[in-house]
Amino acid sequence: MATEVPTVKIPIVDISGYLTGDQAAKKACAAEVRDAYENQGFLQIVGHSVSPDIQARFLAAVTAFFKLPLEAKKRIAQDNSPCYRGYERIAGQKLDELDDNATEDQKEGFSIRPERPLGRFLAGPNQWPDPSLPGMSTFRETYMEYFDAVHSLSKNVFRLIALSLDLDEKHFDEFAADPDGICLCRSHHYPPTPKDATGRTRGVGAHTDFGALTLLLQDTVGGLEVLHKPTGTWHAVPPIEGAYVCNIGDLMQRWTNDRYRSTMHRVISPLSNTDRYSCAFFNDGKLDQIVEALPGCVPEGEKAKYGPLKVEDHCIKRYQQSYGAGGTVIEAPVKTKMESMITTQQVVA
Ligand SMILES: O=C(O)CCC(=O)C(=O)O
Ligand SMILES: [Fe+2]
Repeated sequence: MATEVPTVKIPIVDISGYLTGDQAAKKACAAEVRDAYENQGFLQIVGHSVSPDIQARFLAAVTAFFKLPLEAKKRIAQDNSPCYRGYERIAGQKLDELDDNATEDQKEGFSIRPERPLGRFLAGPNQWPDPSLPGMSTFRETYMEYFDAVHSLSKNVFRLIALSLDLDEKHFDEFAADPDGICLCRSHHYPPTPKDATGRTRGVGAHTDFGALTLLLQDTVGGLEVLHKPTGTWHAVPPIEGAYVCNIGDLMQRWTNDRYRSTMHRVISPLSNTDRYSCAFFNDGKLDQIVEALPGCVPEGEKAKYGPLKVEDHCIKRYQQSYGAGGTVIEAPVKTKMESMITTQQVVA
């Protein structure tokens, strides 16, 4: 029997009222966040604090970077970094939790994190392109300016999440604002593929993000899709200029005792003549944080589904599971039995 394809709309939440401190707006935003994360696990944020100017300069800088000759990009390859920073080549990862025969992801990436002395997990230096290369003279400054702006937004989104769970607004402050916390700003370039190319669906294979919070800026091309788990159908996350697609990862799902959802998503490669650019900012918080069911997330009379877990242990495990032989990040947890059973029916608009 054919599966009926449901309408799945990703909620758009205007957080400008929240940011100005209006009490009624704060409450209303928190309710929308709760609704989104209890259901589809994704929302889009508008009315935020990241200016269109820095977004535009950042996307221009990223575009110029990916246009550099491959040789120049390979000089700062992530494979050479002890702490997962730098350039990831096209097809450097193969990822699809739902398809054992998946082809390699048709995207290239560039990652930076805050710099800390080598030692602790993920600490170390970034790798930057030579500023004398075309369009690269202010790349580093622009990238860091963007990083700081989105990092700041992520701290406010954690406050909103706290309110949405009826916790003190500052509940996650120490976790989300830890100067040594795990944050990653990874930009992506999805090259166009011919209309008849096999494997065109492989911009990024189906996966869940493994950390706490992701804020994704996408250009206007589109291609990001989320899975509606009950029906196994895929649904577009339509690009909204300047908005942040905002989803939680597996760590947050566990922290909320599965009340909030870490949703599977993927990217379909763009068609001929269209390059797609996006940037994911991950705030996975404080390494020493112990994650165990938050107050209000365990129904009365029930036990928490998971025991305590240190963020550092979770991240080390997931990075180890996620790195292929070439040392490229794959944000994929091990496939669960349930997820293996999902039929992936693509919805064609
Ligand atoms: O580029 C996108 O739209 C999504 C990328 C993504 O899912 C990720 O980096 O985890
Ligand atoms: Fe993702």
